[in-house]
Amino acid sequence: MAADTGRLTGTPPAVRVRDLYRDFGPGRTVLRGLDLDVAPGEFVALIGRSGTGKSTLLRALAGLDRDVAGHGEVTVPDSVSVVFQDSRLLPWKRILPNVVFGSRAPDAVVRGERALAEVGLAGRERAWPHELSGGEQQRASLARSLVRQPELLLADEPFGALDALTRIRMHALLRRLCETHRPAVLLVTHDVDEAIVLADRVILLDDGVVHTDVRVELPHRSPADPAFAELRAYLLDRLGVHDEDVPAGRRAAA
Ligand SMILES: Nc1ncnc2c1ncn2[C@@H]1O[C@H](COP(=O)(O)OP(=O)(O)OP(=O)(O)O)[C@@H](O)[C@H]1O
Repeated sequence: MAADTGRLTGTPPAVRVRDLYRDFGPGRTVLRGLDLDVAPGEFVALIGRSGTGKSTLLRALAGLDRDVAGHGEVTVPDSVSVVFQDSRLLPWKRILPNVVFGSRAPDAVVRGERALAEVGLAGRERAWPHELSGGEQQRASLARSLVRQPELLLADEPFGALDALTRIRMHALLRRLCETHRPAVLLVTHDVDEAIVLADRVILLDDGVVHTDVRVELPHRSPADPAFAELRAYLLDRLGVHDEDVPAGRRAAA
């Protein structure tokens, strides 16, 4: 089922973070000497209470935070893609140009078309972003990340704005894409079920460090599986959420 993990052994990690600090002024230290390894091809979900620094960590790994403190160590692969909650498609560009935007590969267009087909958007290459649904826009955003052939995919609540049914479809799509392309993945989510359904490992950030680190080893990734429910209860407990705090019917979300 689930077990506390130790350090990864064998192949060098895709992500290596050591003693990372980030503060936003006196008394506002968010990351406090954080250590983290993510193996190549490993899918890690990052959960934690609001304001614990999940996005801060992701931004540091994405190279989007120039002010991250000078001490500590962050090593990531050369090829990193980031997917956010909003698709961040450029509204003045059609979908295919959006997907290949910034790519200097000579076969970028072919790659873009292939990526769009992989996410189920073949035939929508010439659509404008506003002509796509929210779920389709996130698919296009995933296609854009694939074009870069990332060794590391960073995703900050990419499905947070989608309805429940679309989320389930996106989970299946993301799992399929990850099985095909095998990037290391760090997914920030508030949804404990999403974390368990998708990830090889779930880590919980608290007080600026990795507070809990569990490997997901379930026979079935179904919320109906008792082992799934047990892991969910364990993680919710670690988050300080107790069953009576969660409204009936919403027992999946933290
Ligand atoms: N640019 C900034 N300037 C000042 N404070 C910041 C900045 N960015 C983040 N913070 C603070 O750092 C803390 C962590 O923010 P962060 O967005 O990383 O949390 P989070 O865990 O992703 O939260 P949530 O789950 O609510 O999205 C928060 O208290 C936030 O106010």
